[in-house]
Amino acid sequence: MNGKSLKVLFLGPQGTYSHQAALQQFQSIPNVEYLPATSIPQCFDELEEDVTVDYSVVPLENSTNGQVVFSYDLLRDRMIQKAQSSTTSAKTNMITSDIEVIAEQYVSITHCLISPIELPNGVESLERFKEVVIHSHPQVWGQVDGYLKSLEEKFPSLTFTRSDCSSTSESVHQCMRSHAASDDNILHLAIASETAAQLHKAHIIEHSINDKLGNTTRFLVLKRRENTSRYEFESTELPQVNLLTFTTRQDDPGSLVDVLNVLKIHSLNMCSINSRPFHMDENDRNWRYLFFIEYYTDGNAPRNKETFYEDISEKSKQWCLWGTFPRNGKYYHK
Ligand SMILES: O=C(O)C(=O)C[C@]1(C(=O)O)C=C[C@@H](O)C=C1
Repeated sequence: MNGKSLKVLFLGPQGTYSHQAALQQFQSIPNVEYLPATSIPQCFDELEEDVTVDYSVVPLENSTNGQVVFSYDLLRDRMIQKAQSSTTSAKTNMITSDIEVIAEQYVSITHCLISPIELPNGVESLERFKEVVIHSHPQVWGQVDGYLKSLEEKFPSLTFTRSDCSSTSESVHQCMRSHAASDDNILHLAIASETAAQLHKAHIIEHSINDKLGNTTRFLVLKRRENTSRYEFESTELPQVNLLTFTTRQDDPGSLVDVLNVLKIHSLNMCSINSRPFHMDENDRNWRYLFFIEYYTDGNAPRNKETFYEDISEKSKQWCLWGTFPRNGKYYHK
């Protein structure tokens, strides 16, 4: 990389799970500058707008509560914007996005209940308070729902409220600030990682509070398509993953099946399918969906790439290939 440092955006501040994903991705590379963004949209916008930024790391899905809808919708919006500005190639209905996916990362998520003050009896100390405000990133609630319900049942006279923050690490910061400004009857807590608690010098009152063991979040590593200085991956026996989004010719019966059948005809194994609602413009009708599929390719498949893309063009309304990247070995771990 010519001694120049790489600039990598992540959802900050330090100590978020996104930070962890970025460190995992670039740990073997010297001179990496990690730049904290204040929101997931900023992770996309800054990568597109600031040519000095090389990569951005964004959460995509969680093994307990599924899609990180913020990221799905940011990908969707970019495809719809391109479709509206009709930069579609004349011959095909393929859309070329400005950003590209080059890798994936998996981070094991172990949430902790974190307090700005020491609580000598741990969770039992909650009964001293009238109200407990719990701060965290909205994606977290669905991963600790059972735990929070059991807390509410244990302390029926306490009022519990949830407060959304831009990230888990930010939620620890927020709970420290709120604690300093509030009265003694209210306890502010956060849900975040052990690292976030340590960074903010806060106290862990309960460790591993996620409902499911093996809770994991999958992240995508993005770059601008025009930035060709892609660093070399170690070679792997694992398959290549392709992320493709498409819209269907909606009123044709079987239009979704027709697109999926193209994969079957070309012997391509699909490994995920998701959808998000979309509107082409504000007058567009409701209940239209943009599909996200991922499928594997390796040295042998598809045998004829050009025909595969022509078939996708024929069967879908519009489509976009976001990238082809190596499957991360952590995908197979629980
Ligand atoms: O808040 C963080 O720490 C993040 O990196 C974001 C995020 C997410 O959006 O999914 C990452 C992992 C966890 O699932 C919770 C939050």
